[in-house]
Amino acid sequence: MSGAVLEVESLTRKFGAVVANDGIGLRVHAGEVVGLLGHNGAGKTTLVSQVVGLLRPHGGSIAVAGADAVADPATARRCVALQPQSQAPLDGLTPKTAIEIAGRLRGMSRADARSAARALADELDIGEWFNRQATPGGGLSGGVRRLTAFAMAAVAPVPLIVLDEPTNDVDAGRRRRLWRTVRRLADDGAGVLLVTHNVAEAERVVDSLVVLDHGRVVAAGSPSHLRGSGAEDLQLEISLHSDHADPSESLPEAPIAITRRVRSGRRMLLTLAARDAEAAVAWATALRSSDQIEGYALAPATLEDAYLAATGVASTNTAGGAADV
Ligand SMILES: Nc1ncnc2c1ncn2[C@@H]1O[C@H](COP(=O)(O)OP(=O)(O)OP(=O)(O)O)[C@@H](O)[C@H]1O
Repeated sequence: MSGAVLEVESLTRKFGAVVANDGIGLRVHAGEVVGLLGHNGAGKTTLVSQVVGLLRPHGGSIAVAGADAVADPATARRCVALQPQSQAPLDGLTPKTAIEIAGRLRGMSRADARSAARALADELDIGEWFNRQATPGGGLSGGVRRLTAFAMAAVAPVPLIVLDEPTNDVDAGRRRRLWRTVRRLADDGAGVLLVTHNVAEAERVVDSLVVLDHGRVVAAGSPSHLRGSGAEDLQLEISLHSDHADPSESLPEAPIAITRRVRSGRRMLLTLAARDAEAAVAWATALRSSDQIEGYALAPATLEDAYLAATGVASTNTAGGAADV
């Protein structure tokens, strides 16, 4: 893997008393997809706005393809393509025109922009609407507008592509196509910073993840590193009755070693080793039979419980040691 196309060091940005970014450090290398995860208000958009030169940091540094994005935002901006979280203003344009213009603005010839736009429309399966004009509040659906904005960011080769929630409003089939295209862009040599809430989808496409919470990096690494696994780890998801105010007190002790325990609303996510699968099922079945829980499901451990634990949704995080339940 070649050099870093994004290097962020000790980045700090405040809004009055709110520290939106608090000493953030992260790197994206050419050929790599890095996911930036975090709840609402974690500081993701603030970070992206500084990377693309829309907001000045109060401390720290940002280098995009070697250019100092704070001292020389214009040069840095030429090296980064952004798909913003808000919908692109497309009214009066067709997807074809919008994508071609984006390519031309990045220095592509007319012919190259035209063929790259067509290829992306095929890749994302939006050919049906390629020549349909967007009108104020109509013409194109939210999903097609989102895919068009993605294609505008992806049309020309740039060192760094920043995608802020690119799959909002996009249907399941086209979301899969979009993730394939993201992977292709990285395989073609771009570094991709992918901002998302969708932990499960991010897991399928990213090489590494940075988790933000209250403006700070609270976890970073590859999906398997963050899962803390154990590909053999399992996750027991227990659905609690709505009247169980504090289930950790009312549930009987588990006859299994729980390595991580997260509560999210009425869901308890318990991580355990595969060798305890039989005991876990017997235990959960007994709880359900005696109506102490609503139901349960056992599946391979995912990144989601690790993410919830890192961002403090957990009622308990006992990674590495057994916990009683
Ligand atoms: N222009 C602003 N003025 C005042 N406060 C702001 C401004 N922009 C962001 N903030 C605050 O900074 C913090 C981080 O916001 P930011 O938009 O970066 O979070 P986010 O992770 O992108 O959230 P979301 O997932 O909802 O888009 C929040 O507390 C937010 O209220």
